[in-house]
Amino acid sequence: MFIVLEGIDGTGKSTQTRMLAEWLREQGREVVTSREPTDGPWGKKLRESASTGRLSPEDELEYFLKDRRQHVDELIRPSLDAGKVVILDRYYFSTMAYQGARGFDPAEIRRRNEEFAPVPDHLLILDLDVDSAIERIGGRGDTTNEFEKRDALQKCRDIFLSLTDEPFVHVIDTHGDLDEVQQQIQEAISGTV
Ligand SMILES: Nc1ncnc2c1ncn2[C@@H]1O[C@H](COP(=O)(O)OP(=O)(O)OP(=O)(O)O)[C@@H](O)[C@H]1O
Ligand SMILES: Cc1cn([C@H]2C[C@H](O)[C@@H](COP(=O)(O)O)O2)c(=O)[nH]c1=O
Repeated sequence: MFIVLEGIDGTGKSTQTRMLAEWLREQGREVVTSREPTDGPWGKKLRESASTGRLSPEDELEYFLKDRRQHVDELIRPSLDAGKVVILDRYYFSTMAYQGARGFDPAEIRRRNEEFAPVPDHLLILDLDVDSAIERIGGRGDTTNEFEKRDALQKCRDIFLSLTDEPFVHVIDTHGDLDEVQQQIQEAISGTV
């Protein structure tokens, strides 16, 4: 069972990943959680670039693909093959959204990823309006101005919401409190895990 949580910054992906893992472990499931960018060499370079200066759009896309290839080979496929539940905080849908917002074609990004990356059983898109998301993440040392940040996040949100007409995709409204959001997530996957 492979579950991915996606959404713009501040929608609660990390918090809900932890809560979902805890719920599944209580039911006796063996659960592996992970995130992208990873803590591997490519992921580290990507995280560093948030403070040292953003990479060119082309390099950034290539680094995300390299990071993901390693993640798939070293953690995702082996864990799924061993029968574990894998829960990811971000995956290639983030590349479609964020690198799509930087000018790449989201459909082409998806095609390149699905050449090597398994499609999840459930894609949970945590949705929140951009103003509330910015309020939740606060300043976070971001150097981009408010307008750029809002504009970029709106483009990302639009791309995430364009993914919704497939049966494995669930949009989760995250305007409610943490427990309400977790309840929606559990209902979305119930009967399949
Ligand atoms: N439903 C919610 N209601 C109120 N606050 C929330 C809710 N979900 C998350 N938060 C708060 O918003 C902040 C961001 O949450 P979290 O780190 O889980 O989001 P995220 O989507 O993983 O963010 P990012 O993508 O930027 O890492 C945290 O302070 C968290 O406590
Ligand atoms: C996987 C992935 C991530 N990103 C961006 C999205 C966020 O701004 C950061 C990760 O930050 P987080 O708060 O730790 O989730 O990376 C991206 O642009 N493209 C991707 O494929």
